[in-house]
Amino acid sequence: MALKKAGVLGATGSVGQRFIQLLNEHPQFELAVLGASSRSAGKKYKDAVDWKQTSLMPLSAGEIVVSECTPEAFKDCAVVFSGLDAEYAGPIEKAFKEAGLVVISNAKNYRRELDVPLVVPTVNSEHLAIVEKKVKDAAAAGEAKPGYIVCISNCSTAGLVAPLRPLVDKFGPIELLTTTTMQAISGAGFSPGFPGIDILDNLVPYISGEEEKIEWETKKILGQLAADGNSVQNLSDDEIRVSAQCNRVAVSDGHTECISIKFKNKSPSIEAIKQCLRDYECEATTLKCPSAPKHAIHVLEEENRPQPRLDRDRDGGYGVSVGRIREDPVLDVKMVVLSHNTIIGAAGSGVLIAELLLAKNLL
Ligand SMILES: NC(=O)C1=CN([C@@H]2O[C@H](COP(=O)(O)OP(=O)(O)OC[C@H]3O[C@@H](n4cnc5c(N)ncnc54)[C@H](OP(=O)(O)O)[C@@H]3O)[C@@H](O)[C@H]2O)C=CC1
Ligand SMILES: N[C@@H](CC(=O)OP(=O)(O)O)C(=O)O
Repeated sequence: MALKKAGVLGATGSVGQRFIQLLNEHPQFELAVLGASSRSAGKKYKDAVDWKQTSLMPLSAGEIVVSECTPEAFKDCAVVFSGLDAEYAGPIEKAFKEAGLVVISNAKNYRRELDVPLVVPTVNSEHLAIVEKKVKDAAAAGEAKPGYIVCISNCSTAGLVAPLRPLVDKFGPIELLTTTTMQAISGAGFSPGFPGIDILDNLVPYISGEEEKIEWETKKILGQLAADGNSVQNLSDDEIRVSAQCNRVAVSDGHTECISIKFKNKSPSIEAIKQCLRDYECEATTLKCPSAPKHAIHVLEEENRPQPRLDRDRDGGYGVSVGRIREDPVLDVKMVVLSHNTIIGAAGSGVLIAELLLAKNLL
């Protein structure tokens, strides 16, 4: 199969660099166009970027001349991944969609739009039916394939919902949910980047807007498709109450969350919960998408795991680790969840969504 051309917006940033790493030698996509601000446009990528990944920059990407973020520059791309600063993502992504391009975005700007799926690909890939319907409706009306946006969730939300989805499917609704996060500094981006002096020998118990995003996005991701297939019916505040507390910690990559859950129905046993998480297989794995994790969830039994440095790269960063699953004396059960914030929490989710769209004939 011929490779599909892919573009990356915000290519010089924390998420953009991860996209470039994950798309290097990808079996389905070829990195064709890179975009960033006018500070970077016109320079070779290797001269524009301050590369901070622990693997070397792919040589071919380094030679690409960075473009301005205009639809014209990306017109030959089958898919455009966005790692744009949210301050600028809104109008740029809208212009791309209106030009007929497919945008998979990490930015928060369109996550709450009714007709935009908010997708963690190992959790709620069925929400992509919203864009499938747009494409089919346009074909039925004899119109050109429409542009559309798919949003990736907030990175902490991605880790949180990973174990919730199989638990809700098997044991019914979750009524109450609390999470306390310990988030890596790569989550704060690279321009300018989280100051070392603020995080060394320290912890910062505040991340702007993060708690509200987790509390809201969880309700959309765990919601059902509406009957007309055009949107998602978010869970209501009566159906699930979510409380998040967010902290920045001195970790490079990998968000850790201590979560507690109360089920609406009688609580299942700890062993039943572990088995349910071990048995879970996501659609991307069933469809054999190239980046799909063998196990979307890894249940760890060691009493001191998961740990970010030791566990974030399970299944290439696409797998989420869940450990310390035990009874909660206040709610029903508590556990520790670890997810790679720039892979399953950002760029990796983008790549896996594109693989799903391709498998569903939507690119
Ligand atoms: N880091 C993470 O773990 C996660 C991040 N996100 C979201 O992903 C997006 C990217 O985050 P992150 O990579 O951390 O951010 P960075 O600050 O590291 O990167 C921002 C990117 O946006 C580009 N940019 C800035 N201003 C403009 C402009 N005016 N026009 C075009 N491009 C511009 C920058 O280019 P230049 O170098 O030229 O300035 C850079 O490529 C954000 O919306 C963020 O909220 C979502 C989930 C997780
Ligand atoms: N706020 C996250 C990263 C991020 O940018 O998330 P969002 O795309 O939801 O703003 C973090 O600090 O780790």
